[in-house]
Amino acid sequence: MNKKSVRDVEVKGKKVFVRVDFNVPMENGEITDDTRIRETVPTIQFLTERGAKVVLASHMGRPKGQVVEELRLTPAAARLSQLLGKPVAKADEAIGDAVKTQVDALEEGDVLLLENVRFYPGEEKNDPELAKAFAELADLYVNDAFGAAHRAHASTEGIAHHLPAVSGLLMEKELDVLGRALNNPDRPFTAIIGGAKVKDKIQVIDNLLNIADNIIIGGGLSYTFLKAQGLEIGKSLVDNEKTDMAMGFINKAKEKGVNFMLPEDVVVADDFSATANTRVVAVNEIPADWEGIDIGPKTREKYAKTIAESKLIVWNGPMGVFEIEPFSHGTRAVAEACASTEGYTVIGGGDSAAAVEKFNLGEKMDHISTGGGASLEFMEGKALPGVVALNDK
Ligand SMILES: Nc1ncnc2c1ncn2[C@@H]1O[C@H](COP(=O)(O)OP(=O)(O)O)[C@@H](O)[C@H]1O
Ligand SMILES: O=C(OP(=O)(O)O)[C@H](O)COP(=O)(O)O
Repeated sequence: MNKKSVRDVEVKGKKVFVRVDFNVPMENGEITDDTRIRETVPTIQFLTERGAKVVLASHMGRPKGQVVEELRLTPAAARLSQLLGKPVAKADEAIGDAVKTQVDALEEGDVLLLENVRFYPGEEKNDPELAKAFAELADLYVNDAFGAAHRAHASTEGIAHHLPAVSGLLMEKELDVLGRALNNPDRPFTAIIGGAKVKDKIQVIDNLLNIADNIIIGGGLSYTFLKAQGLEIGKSLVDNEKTDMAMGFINKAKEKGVNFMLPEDVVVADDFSATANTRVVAVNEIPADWEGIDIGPKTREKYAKTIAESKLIVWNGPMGVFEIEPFSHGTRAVAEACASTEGYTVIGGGDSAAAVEKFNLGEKMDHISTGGGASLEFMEGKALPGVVALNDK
């Protein structure tokens, strides 16, 4: 990476503003997956062990510039304290005199977590005044929030213009792994794209067509491609505005010699529920009043074989509605193939990461990204504003 990291700067005795992504899933006030917090521990320990005074900042949810009690970061501070095995102080605000007093009282090695930065309207607007107020709290800025690196906000981008700005160890690792995959991939390189957000995923396929050997399509995304080829898709998810683009990709793959794999059979259901009637049908036999909800057994086998033969696999988006057990077999088959392949496996955050964890296969993957949207934008070839703003080496 051509950006400076915490390894390249002196931190002893300095007040260090560290932007993390503690936007973790919560249910009834409890954190249900602490991966994003756990993954920042190496950076925080790196800094505290070297005598820095660590001031952490994060967003949580989308409170739209207002205080939302359920979106306070108090549970994150408690979990981080357990993970670090030492106290983590928690501020009730993210800027202002009270916060300044708390920061000034920090000793070397202490950790303070500020309140949700999105409680301030200036955060998402990248307001220079808010960025300056954050910067006034510290001597150095560290961005370790890969999951929010595609956002140009006051605490991810604006602040970097007021302080020496470097990446944290998690940010460095994410950019390194994803960057290696895209710039110099081991081959065969297989990209697996699934999920439901057709609009978000279409762009990434365009860029992947320039670099991948195999592109595997699954999930709700598949049906826009099947419809583009004139097939009946019943009540399946579709983006009618994107069928031309989908057909364009099928043609571009042919021109470039990319093996573009679409489902050959699918599981269809007469209802979106665990008790629905289901059938396995070939893709040219989808009944008009049924809905495709998973890839079928033949497709699972073909996809698994390609994954087994690949040296590098990047996966973003489930193959079916994996949250409902009868429709989870396609996603499970791909997850198991990724777990057992000798190739290097990168899971691109979001629901694919959740699926892999659900099947207890997380340990078997080489890298699970902490960023869904961020890893997608990175794979699209877009520059991430939170990274661009950091100091060059
Ligand atoms: N065939 C399908 N029809 C409708 N929804 C689907 C289908 N396949 C997968 N999904 C849904 O897609 C969602 C994930 O999509 P998306 O958000 O695009 O993925 P990710 O979070 O990994 O980027 C899951 O909730 C899953 O249930
Ligand atoms: O959870 C996040 O995004 P992701 O689900 O795409 O990984 C990040 O914390 C960014 O949050 P945002 O999409 O509200 O800016």
